[in-house]
This record gives sequence, C-alpha cells and structure tokens, in this order.
Amino acid sequence: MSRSVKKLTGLVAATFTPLTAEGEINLSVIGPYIDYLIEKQNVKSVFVNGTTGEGCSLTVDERKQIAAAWCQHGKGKLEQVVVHVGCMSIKDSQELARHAASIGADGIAVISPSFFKPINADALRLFIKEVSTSAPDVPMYYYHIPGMTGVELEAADVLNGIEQMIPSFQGVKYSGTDLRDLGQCVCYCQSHNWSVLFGVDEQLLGALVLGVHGAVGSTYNYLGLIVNQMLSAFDKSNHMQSRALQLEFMEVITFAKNLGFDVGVNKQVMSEVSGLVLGPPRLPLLPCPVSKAQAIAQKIKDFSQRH
Ligand SMILES: CC(=O)N[C@H](C=O)[C@@H](O)[C@H](O)[C@H](O)CO
Ligand SMILES: CC(=O)C(=O)O
Repeated sequence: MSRSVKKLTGLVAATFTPLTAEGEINLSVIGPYIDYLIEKQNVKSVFVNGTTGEGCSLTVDERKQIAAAWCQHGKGKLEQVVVHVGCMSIKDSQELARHAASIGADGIAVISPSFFKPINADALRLFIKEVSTSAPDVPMYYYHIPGMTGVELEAADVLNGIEQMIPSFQGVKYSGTDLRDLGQCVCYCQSHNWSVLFGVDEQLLGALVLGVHGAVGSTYNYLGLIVNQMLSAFDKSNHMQSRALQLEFMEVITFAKNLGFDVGVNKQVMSEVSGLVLGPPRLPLLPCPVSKAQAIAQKIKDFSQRH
C-alpha cells in the first residue's frame, strides 16, 4: 500500500439503501442522510451496501451509484466510507472494488460467497486476495457474517497469513457471536495494527471487553448518540454505566426481535426515527407495517430521551 491508512475505529453506521416507493434506488436521500448521521447521531463513518444496505439484492450498477453518492456527498463531512463489494461472482466483486478505488472509498470489505462456499480458509483467502488486487491501494476488510452466509470457517483461520497475500489488508468486521474466535482475531489484528469492528450491536459491550476497536452496525443509524455514551463510559472504566446502557439496549432489541426484526422492519424504523424517507426494502424482504415500526421507534425514542 502506498498511502498511509487511517485506522478505522469508533462507531460506523451500516447504511440503509434508500428506495423510491416503486423500488428504484433514491440517491436524493443520501445527502440529508449524511447530515442526519453527523448532526443527530455523531456518527462519522459509514459502511455502504452491506447487509443493512441490501447490497446483495442490488445490481452491480446500482451498487456503484449508491457507493459513489456516499463518497461524493460525504467528502469533507464523513471520516470514512467503507464499501462492501462482496458478490457471488468474483468478477463482479473485482469490478466493484475497482470502482470503489476510482471514487475514493476509504476501504472495501467482502463477505464470503455463499452459494458455492469456500471449502477451507485457503479458498476464502484466495477469493479475498483476488478482489484486493483490483484495488491494491484500498484498505481491505474481511466481513465475517456466518449467520447470513452459512460459511462457518473461523475468522481467525481466514486471517492466518493473510498479510503475506494481501498487503492492503486492514482488519475484520466480525458479525458472529463466537467470542473465542473473536478474541483470536483481536490478538492477530492487534499484532498487525489492523482493526476489528464488531457487528452484533446488542452484544457490543462483551466485544469491547475483548478489545475490539470499533463497531459497524445498523442500529448506530438511530442509536449512535447513546452507544457513543456507552463507549465513553467503557473508556473511563465506568462499568456500571456502560453495562446499564448495554442492558437497556438489549431490552429494546429484544422487543424489536419479538416483533420480527429484519432489515425491512429496521429500515422502516430508521425512517420513523429519523424522518428520512428510505422507502421499502427489496424482495424477498417485505415492507413493514408502519404500526410495527412505530412501536419499535417509540421504544428507541424513549431510550434516547432517558439519556
Ligand atoms: C444480521 C445483521 O443485519 N447484522 C447487523 C450487522 O452486521 C447488525 O447491525 C444487526 O442489525 C443488529 O445487531 C441488530 O440485531
Ligand atoms: C451491520 C452491517 O455491518 C451490515 O449491514 O453489513
């Protein structure tokens, strides 16, 4: 890598993809969305076209347009724009990686392909390497999300030796719940000065104890301020306060999960809380009844008002 890398830390919002009522991407919302994250949530970095952004439900061309809009409108405002470029076809991922480099993205990330699955960690490392060669100067993150991909390889095994294959490698976004594997990733990344970003928002405090450097998640779109409070309490070793905040947060997510909390519901919740019109999700996700989203949004607003 020729340029110096800004380490990715703190809270990163996994962005929703705004769609029109007709289901087309709606770029006009991205400018106001950036202002909302910065001004109302104090969140200054984003992860675009990931799970929350329905990246795998978008066409390659739509993904390019969305990523370009975040980079363009985020210039001078956002600290980092990380673009998820994972696809089933390595060619599509390479094209998206090249595009991310051309629009000045601060990082790229890839999930494992999940239809034909890599047979072992070597195969997955090779896939990530071949994507990174299309954007050799852009920091590369492995996005571990076994619950969605069904690829159960341990992330720490995927990291093993990866620095020899991918000079631009910068860390892992860990959206699994195996704390032993997470701890192994923290040790490995620590020794290379890479970042581990945790991706199970309702369990973040457990991951902070293990030494993760930041978090990428959907809920930081509307609970960024509160979770930032939790991070500060943790940094000051105020365990009582950080625990109280995480436990309250868990209660909100449990309430949401009991109502069926998928990305479609989550997107409508964000619309309700922020006032941004993000539109419906794309099939196979179904639009969420407004009453359900409002009930969850109310819990979120109550939680925010208490702090
Ligand atoms: C599966 C999924 O969408 N995971 C997100 C990121 O990885 C999280 O941010 C969750 O949305 C969040 O933890 C709420 O469960
Ligand atoms: C949560 C997350 O990182 C994603 O939506 O991809």
